[in-house]
Amino acid sequence: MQSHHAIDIQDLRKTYRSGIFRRRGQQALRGVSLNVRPGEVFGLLGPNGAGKTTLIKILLGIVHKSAGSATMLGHAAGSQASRSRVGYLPESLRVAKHHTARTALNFYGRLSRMSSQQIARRSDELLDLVGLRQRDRESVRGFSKGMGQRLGLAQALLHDPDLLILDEPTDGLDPLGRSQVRDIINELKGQGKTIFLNSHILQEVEMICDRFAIMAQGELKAIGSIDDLRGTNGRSSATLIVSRLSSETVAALNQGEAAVRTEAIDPDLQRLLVDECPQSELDRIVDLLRGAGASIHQIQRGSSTLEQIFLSLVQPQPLESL
Ligand SMILES: Nc1ncnc2c1ncn2[C@@H]1O[C@H](COP(=O)(O)OP(=O)(O)OP(=O)(O)O)[C@@H](O)[C@H]1O
Repeated sequence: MQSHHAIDIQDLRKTYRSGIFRRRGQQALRGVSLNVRPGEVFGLLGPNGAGKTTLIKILLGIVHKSAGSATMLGHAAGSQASRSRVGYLPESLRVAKHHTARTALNFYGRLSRMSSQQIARRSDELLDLVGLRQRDRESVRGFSKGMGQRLGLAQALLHDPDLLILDEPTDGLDPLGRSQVRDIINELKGQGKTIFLNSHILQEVEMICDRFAIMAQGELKAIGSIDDLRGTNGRSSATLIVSRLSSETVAALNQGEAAVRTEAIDPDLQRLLVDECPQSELDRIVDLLRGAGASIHQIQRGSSTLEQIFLSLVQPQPLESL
């Protein structure tokens, strides 16, 4: 049966084999299941080594899966049928320096076996979309990183794909460049395209994406919209205004799951900033404060940002394991 999802991944596993007789194995994906709905902007997040690139490479047919299934637009990932309707922006697209934006699109269009007329028509539309029409005959040698990234987006869109896979689309761009790429992504969403992107810039992703998957160590830790993610684990951050605490009480506060920072307000009052944590941890903090005889003047629960949710789900890894 064909999947109605734009991307459908079920129990996907990948072990990279190396060494003599390929005995050594690195498990990059340990049974990941997720789906991307048609027309949504979906963000794949995770720390270094989480398995994001491996997942994208399996979708594009660059790496073979060890087990599980992955389809794009109803076709097996990596098949010719799936790739013909998918556009891909690699992390750093290297356009040969002798090109202009227009000759580069001509080059990529020919690679996709488009006719000269098709290329010319699409190039006009896309150069308009990415704001390079006025500079289409300048050498890419003089392009800023943002212009290069926008040309990369035009390249990925040349054959009018339904699904776009963008690897770190705003990485290395200044705030203006990021906002331009964001506008283009919104415009593409408005055209009904499905966008699957991978990024480390969480504030950026929170602004662009409808839903997110958070991965770590080859596993899916959470999936959903920001509200789903806030609700799933019933977690939130909190700010408390309390009477001045002894150093022993502050040390005891930090014995639990949440990191607690203190800021002096005046000689009698302190602000406690409690990082993203479950309700049970907030209860422990309040009980501990009461037990220590502190007065609690105010408690304010914060809605967690994507970054706070991410940090609460992803445990720090020793550097040598990355
Ligand atoms: N070709 C390979 N051979 C062996 N191990 C690999 C190979 N490619 C990736 N790995 C390992 O697989 C795991 C997942 O790597 P992957 O590149 O997919 O993670 P990532 O989430 O994309 O990380 P980053 O954000 O740093 O790009 C890592 O432990 C990595 O060392």
